Amino acid sequence: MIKFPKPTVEQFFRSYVISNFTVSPNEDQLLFSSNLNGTMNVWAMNLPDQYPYLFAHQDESSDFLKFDPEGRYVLAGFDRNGDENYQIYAIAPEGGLPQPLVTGDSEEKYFYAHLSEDGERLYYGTSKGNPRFINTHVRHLKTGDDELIQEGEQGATLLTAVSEDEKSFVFSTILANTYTLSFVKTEDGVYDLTPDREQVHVSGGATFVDSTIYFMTNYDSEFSYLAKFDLEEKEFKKVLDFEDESVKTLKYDKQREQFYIVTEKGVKDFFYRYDVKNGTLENIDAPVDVIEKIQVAKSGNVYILGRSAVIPHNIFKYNESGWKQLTANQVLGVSPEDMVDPEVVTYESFDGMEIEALLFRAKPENDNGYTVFWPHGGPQAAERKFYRAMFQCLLNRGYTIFCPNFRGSTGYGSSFVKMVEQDWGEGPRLDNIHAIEWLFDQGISSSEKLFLVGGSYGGYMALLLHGRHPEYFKAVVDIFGVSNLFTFVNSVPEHWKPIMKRWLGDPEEDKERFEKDSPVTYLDGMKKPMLVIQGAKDPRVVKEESDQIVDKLRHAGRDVEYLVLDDEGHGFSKKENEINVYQTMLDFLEKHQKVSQKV
Ligand SMILES: CC(=O)N[C@@H](C)C(=O)N[C@@H](C)C(=O)N[C@@H](C)C(=O)O
Repeated sequence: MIKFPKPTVEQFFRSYVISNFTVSPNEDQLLFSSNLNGTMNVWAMNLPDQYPYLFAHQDESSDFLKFDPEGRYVLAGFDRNGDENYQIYAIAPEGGLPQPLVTGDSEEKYFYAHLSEDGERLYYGTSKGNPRFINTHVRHLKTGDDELIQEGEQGATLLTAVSEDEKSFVFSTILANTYTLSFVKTEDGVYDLTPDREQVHVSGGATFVDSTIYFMTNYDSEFSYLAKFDLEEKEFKKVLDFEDESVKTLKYDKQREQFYIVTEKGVKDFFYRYDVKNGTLENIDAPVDVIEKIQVAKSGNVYILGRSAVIPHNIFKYNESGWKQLTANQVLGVSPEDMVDPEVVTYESFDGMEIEALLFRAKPENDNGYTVFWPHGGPQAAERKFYRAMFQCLLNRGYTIFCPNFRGSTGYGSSFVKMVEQDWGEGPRLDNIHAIEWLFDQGISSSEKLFLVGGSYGGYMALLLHGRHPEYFKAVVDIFGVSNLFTFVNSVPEHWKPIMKRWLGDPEEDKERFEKDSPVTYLDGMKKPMLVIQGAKDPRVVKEESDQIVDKLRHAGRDVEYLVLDDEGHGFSKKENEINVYQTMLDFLEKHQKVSQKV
């Protein structure tokens, strides 16, 4: 019979993302944002048929999609070339070219918050007039009138829920990733949803259920749970906790008085249904390990967007008959069995703390003997069981990959997340060093066989490890990594500035630590070959972070390749750019496999 070759890396280049979705009120149309035609656009499927067609053409990433409940328009947010200055557009119900609706100067941001039940009032947040703390407005879509309803203060303040009569509003003020206060503004006053605003905790995801606000918080707890605030009694109560799982998403089914709840624990999510009336909780087996978005339709059907390590983004529908996969997003000619599902391992760090990690072992028939060490970005995020085309490309070429969830990672409790705050370069770095030594002890890798690759905070960690511990690595790839804490702290988006002190520190008060933890301090150590990759429009880690390290290293005569993508931000959304990045990285690693260098 005809024999087909085993999958090649080029097949993984042709996998696509779905970044968000919305389902029409009568569930006859599914819209989703995807780079199916090479750039991010809005695609549609007329349900229950399965054929996707281009719905709206903008060639830009979208941060939200929302159907008008009356079917007269669709709302979408688009930025420009990854600058994350999202602005709000309207799209005709039959699709077409998005029309600017709530937009302004290219530097301004407009965040969708809420659409009234009759589709006539659009609530949104904007950097206009208050770039640091964000103002909230309501736009009357019939008349075009626009009202300011809340001026943010202390931290970026975002509208998170609106009561049905549109007289009460819940806002969340972000003081840090680990410190977010939610309050409700009613006709008779303003009330915090949690009892003590001085206690550092997070709260969010509010939903009005008559005169009760349900929300998630980790107030007085390591893990986020379901809580409620009674608007009449002005009383806070814990409703339901999930032990060592943290609630990350809440969606209410008003007709059946049930909550759909996603929790996270380490590298995986869990899915539940909670019946408010009788207090019963049911675990629902999900078809993916990580759930990124949920929508509950009036019919009770639940739609989720998610992915697993060997399943790219897909949208699924759930009801009493079980799960149905709606999208058929797959890797070109590659089944999940042909990919590598990671093992979850633990190792002990310098202070005895147990650290969880993902180990993707290259299949024996592909194994090239080399390992890629991957510190994740964030840093208050985690490497989880989600599909990454880059990982499966590396695995296909024979690299094993190791991803530690060092201190500061999410999914392991609030004390663990806080451990990276004002300590970007010591504890987490030592966790990474202990991970590497564990890899060597286990015989999985050695300093002759180890590459270091990281993006964003992971790029920062790659630079820092390179500068301070070059003896462990053959070569290093830094993808939009922070190179200098003094310049980074002042170059972040304006609405992050209130977070910076707790997150990273103060450049004057913490001058010594900033110096000690800035990769640029360790240029002398950075002697291994390096590839630096950067999006020119990156608003989070700006190009100057990569420019300065590249310039300094080149000046010192080091071997540094530099790839700049002019039309990308903090990530690579355009297929041709993504392929360029993966190919450059694979070529770089291959080139440096055989070469031996001395430190
Ligand atoms: C609430 C908020 O926006 N927090 C930011 C300070 C934040 O934590 N951002 C990270 C997700 C982020 O983008 N970090 C960069 C440095 C990275 O990707 O590592």
